[in-house]
Amino acid sequence: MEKKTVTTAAQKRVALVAHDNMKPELTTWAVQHKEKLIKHKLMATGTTGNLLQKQLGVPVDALISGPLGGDQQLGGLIAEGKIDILIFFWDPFEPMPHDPDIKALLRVAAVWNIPIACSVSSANFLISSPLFDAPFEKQIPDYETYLKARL
Ligand SMILES: O=C(CO)COP(=O)(O)O
Repeated sequence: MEKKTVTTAAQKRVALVAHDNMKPELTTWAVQHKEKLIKHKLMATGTTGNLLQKQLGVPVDALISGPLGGDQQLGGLIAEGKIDILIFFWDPFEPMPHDPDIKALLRVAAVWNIPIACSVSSANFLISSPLFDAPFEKQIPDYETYLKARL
């Protein structure tokens, strides 16, 4: 796959998602890092987003709830280049009815080279990186070249 370099802006579009058993961990983490997080654009799957909005007292763009299509919405936004960071505390102990959607979200995030954190410690690494608040360059698939080669 041909790649191209793009610059992610200093202000990030951060997607936050947590499965039900992980919601307390995510909301606690988000409250701890509120000052840093609120400088960025926050979005989330439906229930996570509404909980975070309540806890943080700032607007969080809440999509549809995950099992009803929210993971797929996030995946679509990532493919369109509209999400810069994914914080996704998925539950390693519970099978989910929408497991294919979860896998698809994580896959598409890898395809588009989005920084992903799936636990408190990895989220701490991400948020303490100087790149969290600064522009950074990354390689993504070069879709124009990909398409040209196939036509
Ligand atoms: O199920 C989810 C992610 O897979 C999260 O959805 P909610 O934020 O609506 O609970």
